[in-house]
Amino acid sequence: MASNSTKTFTFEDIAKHNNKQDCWIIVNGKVYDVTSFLDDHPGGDESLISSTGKDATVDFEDVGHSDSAVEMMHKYFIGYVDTSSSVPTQVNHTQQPPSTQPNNVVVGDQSSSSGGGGGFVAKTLQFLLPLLILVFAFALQHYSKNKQITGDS
Ligand code: HEM
Repeated sequence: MASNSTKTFTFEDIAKHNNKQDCWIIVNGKVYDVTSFLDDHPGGDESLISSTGKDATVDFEDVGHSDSAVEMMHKYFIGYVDTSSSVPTQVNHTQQPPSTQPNNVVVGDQSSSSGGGGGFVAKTLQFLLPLLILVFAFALQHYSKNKQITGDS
């Protein structure tokens, strides 16, 4: 479906096509409608969807796509980006994953439970402490019994 019409789209227009049903990406100033390619993309549909709403040139090149991948792109070309509209190189949904903060808590937990000596000592104590209390109770009982016997005689 390669059309000869060289349409231009404003970034605002392009950014609206940002989901599985309708997915446009920008690479090297060109606009590609990759909706029908989502399921076939070897890099998965999510990498394409997360490349919407921004200039995906750097992402595309970072992957080191083969020449045949570049050839394939022609099939999905639909026009150019209107140069008067500004295109961000980053977009919100790509910034979300690093900002998940609970990681700090998890890292702290992991180092204390499965990590080095501190975790081991805590686990050993957890196991030994009830035993020690039991032994102590028996010893106390034995000691007080003995005292009673010696006291009687
Ligand atoms: C029309 C645009 C695109 C086409 C036709 C395309 C095509 C392909 C093809 C054919 C491959 C297989 C490896 C190769 O031959 O290079 C691939 C892999 C991949 N692509 Fe794309 N791609 C496109 C856009 C993108 C974009 C915008 C991203 C964003 C990051 C992306 C991410 C990936 C990833 C992560 C892989 C997997 C690399 C690997 O596991 O080796 N692709 N793509």
